[in-house]
Amino acid sequence: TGNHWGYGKEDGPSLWHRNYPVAQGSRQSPIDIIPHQAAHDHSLDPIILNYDHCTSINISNNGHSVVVEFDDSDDRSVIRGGPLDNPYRLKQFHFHWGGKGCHGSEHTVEGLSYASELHLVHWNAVKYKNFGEAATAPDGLAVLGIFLETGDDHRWLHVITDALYMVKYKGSLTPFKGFNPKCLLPSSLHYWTYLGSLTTPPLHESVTWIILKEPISVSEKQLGKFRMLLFTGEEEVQRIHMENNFRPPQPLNDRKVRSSN
Ligand SMILES: NS(=O)(=O)c1ccc(C(=O)N2CCN(Cc3ccccc3)C2)cc1
Ligand SMILES: [Zn+2]
Repeated sequence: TGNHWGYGKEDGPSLWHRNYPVAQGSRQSPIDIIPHQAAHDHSLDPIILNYDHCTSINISNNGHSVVVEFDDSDDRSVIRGGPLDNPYRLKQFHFHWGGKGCHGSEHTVEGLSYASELHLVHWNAVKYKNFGEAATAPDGLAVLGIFLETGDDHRWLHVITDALYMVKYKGSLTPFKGFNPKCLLPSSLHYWTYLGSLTTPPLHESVTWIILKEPISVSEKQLGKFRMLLFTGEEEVQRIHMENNFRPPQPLNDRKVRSSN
């Protein structure tokens, strides 16, 4: 009904263009990143993450992913530098992942996908008055993408996975305070960057993507806990486990991917 969309056969990424024609636009995301075709741009500054006074508020299941939201009423937690002309305020982070054993990142690197991908979503509060307005502007959003590969247990991810049972059903939300996503960063902040879009409807072409080259390691067990989340609500008869909530790579068209040093 209406603008309902999902990741299944009947409502998945190949059908989103019906309600969201921009799905076939010129700067869609994700993309396949080909490292040796990325231009090394020496004018690209390092990215700077000021998350020290960030304020997480809640964790929720929106029927598409699990989302941790932040208080974005001031510039307490921002990303700046890199390709960005302004500081962008942290609004939320969420994940995309696959099914058991198979991969679930959105961006791929030379055709290879990772087990999962973390998106830290920021908006340009210098130029726009709220997230909604920024989400429709070509320089409105900056999303930091971090690849997750399976390996050792991640020492801090359990803080998130331990809360997932509270948001099993679509539409559930629970307080989630004092979480600083700085603990989810890899050691290197080297990145690729390009101009793209939201990877879910409404697919607005408003995102400056900054994808970190170094993945973080999480265990198969930790990743498995994400799969106990449901796409469906508590009141629904059908229980569909949340997995494979990723959009496949889209045409690069005449875009350039730049690489930091
Ligand atoms: N996967 S991704 O990183 O590209 C990404 C996906 C979704 C979002 C997100 O917060 N929303 C998408 C639209 N949604 C509804 C909305 C709200 C206000 C204005 C317009 C629309 C919110 C942000 C980043
Ligand atoms: Zn995302």
